[in-house]
Amino acid sequence: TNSVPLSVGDPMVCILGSGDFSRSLSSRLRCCGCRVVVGSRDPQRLPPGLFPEGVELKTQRGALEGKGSLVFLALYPEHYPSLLTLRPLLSGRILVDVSNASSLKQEGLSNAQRLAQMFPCSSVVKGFNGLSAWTLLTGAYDHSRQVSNELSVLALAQRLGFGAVDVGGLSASRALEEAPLLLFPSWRGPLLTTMLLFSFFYLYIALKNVLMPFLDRAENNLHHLPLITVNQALPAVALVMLSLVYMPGLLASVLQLYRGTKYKRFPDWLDQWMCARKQLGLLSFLCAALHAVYSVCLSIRRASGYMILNAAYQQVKAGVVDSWVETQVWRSDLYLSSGILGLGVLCVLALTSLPSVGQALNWREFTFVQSGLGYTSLVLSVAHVLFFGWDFAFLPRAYQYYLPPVFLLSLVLPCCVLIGRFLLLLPCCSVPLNRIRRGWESKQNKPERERQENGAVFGDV
Ligand SMILES: NC(=O)C1=CN([C@@H]2O[C@H](COP(=O)(O)OP(=O)(O)OC[C@H]3O[C@@H](n4cnc5c(N)ncnc54)[C@H](OP(=O)(O)O)[C@@H]3O)[C@@H](O)[C@H]2O)C=CC1
Ligand SMILES: [Cu+2]
Repeated sequence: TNSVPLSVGDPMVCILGSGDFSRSLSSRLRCCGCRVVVGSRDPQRLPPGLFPEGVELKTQRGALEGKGSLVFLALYPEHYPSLLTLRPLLSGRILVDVSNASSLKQEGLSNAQRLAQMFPCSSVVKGFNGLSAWTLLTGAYDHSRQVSNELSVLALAQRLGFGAVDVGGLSASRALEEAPLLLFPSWRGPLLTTMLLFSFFYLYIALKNVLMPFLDRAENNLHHLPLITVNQALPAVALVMLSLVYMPGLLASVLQLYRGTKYKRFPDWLDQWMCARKQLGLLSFLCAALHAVYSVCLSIRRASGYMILNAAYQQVKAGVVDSWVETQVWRSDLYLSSGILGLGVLCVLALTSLPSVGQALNWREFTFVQSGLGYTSLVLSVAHVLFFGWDFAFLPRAYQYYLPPVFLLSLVLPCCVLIGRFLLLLPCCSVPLNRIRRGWESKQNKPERERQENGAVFGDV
């Protein structure tokens, strides 16, 4: 690590503990021109060269005897009580608690709150705990959220190149301590939904296409299981998920219409569902993309080679010269094209859900993309299924190979959503809904508001 020469005016930072976090933090601090003193229970024990050049190694007491108001506690919270003997030296200083929770939903006070109780004469700041030792060492930039409005710690984090955010008092420390333990919290519900839907469709199709033909006619379709069945379940999941993205918005509109106001909270389940739309949409995109890749691979399967050869042989034996069927040609071209277009539009949607892309759009552009393009892709996907199934659904023989129930399920929801959306666009719904959304329903402030927003009404509706 290249160290910056010491100068007297540099801020002095003390770190208690000599573990991984302490080492990484001291390197980073040195690189950014801070003076660092590390306090260890036993500085003699530490091998030379463990800490970067310029970092002073002392006993805990020795480190605290120097100046510097900032003290980082790079210890596990179990060991905080061992610092109680240093209480006089720590009083009046800022203690930065970098610890994380050991498990979720612990009872009682958070680590930082307990520390504050132990050292009532020091001010405790929670922060830096979301950064890994690796981030600190490699110079990667990340956000360090912290609580307690202690400007010197904010300034220090900024000096280290982190975007620091002040999130309030120590009572907010629990959420910060638990944050590194969470495993994709916002993805749990959507992932579970995807998995349940996939299992349902997969099992149903396997039952219908593999097990039933076997029991009925001793037909061996077991080879469908790894690819064909998966590829039939995936589009159904993708369509249902895409409908689930747009359904809560419709329900919310209906609820607002029914209540006649937007100033009432939605029920919790609807709130949570609304918040999961992005994840549901991305998972729908994943299923659709997988379906596309699977479908492209259908023709390179061994089985399809054999099937073409067998069909060709049958055809030669039967003396058929030309087996071109015009309707089948149209059918396949139409369903392929609408499917590809639908996936393309979904791609754009997925891209705009990336925070960096989404932030570059203004609100109107964002809703145009998310709502306008979203419904377009829903229409295209529905067209894809309809074109695909136009003969299957109505011919009794094919009934055994494709499944009207799955076919229907993956169509009923999207069609309901599309019809609902269409109904809400009718003036009898859209006009009152717009009034509600603009907050015009309350009598007292009506004239004032109307004057203010008149200009925008026609452009926006
Ligand atoms: N490592 C990481 O990536 C991150 C760590 N953190 C937090 O930083 C804190 C320290 O983590 P880390 O550096 O990885 O841990 P380490 O185990 O590497 O270091 C802990 C240090 O605590 C001191 N210590 C050990 N046992 C005792 C004891 N019985 N009594 C007093 N002091 C003791 C030791 O220092 P000495 O022997 O010199 O006294 C030791 O070096 C933890 O609270 C952790 O949650 C937060 C974010 C990321
Ligand atoms: Cu398809």
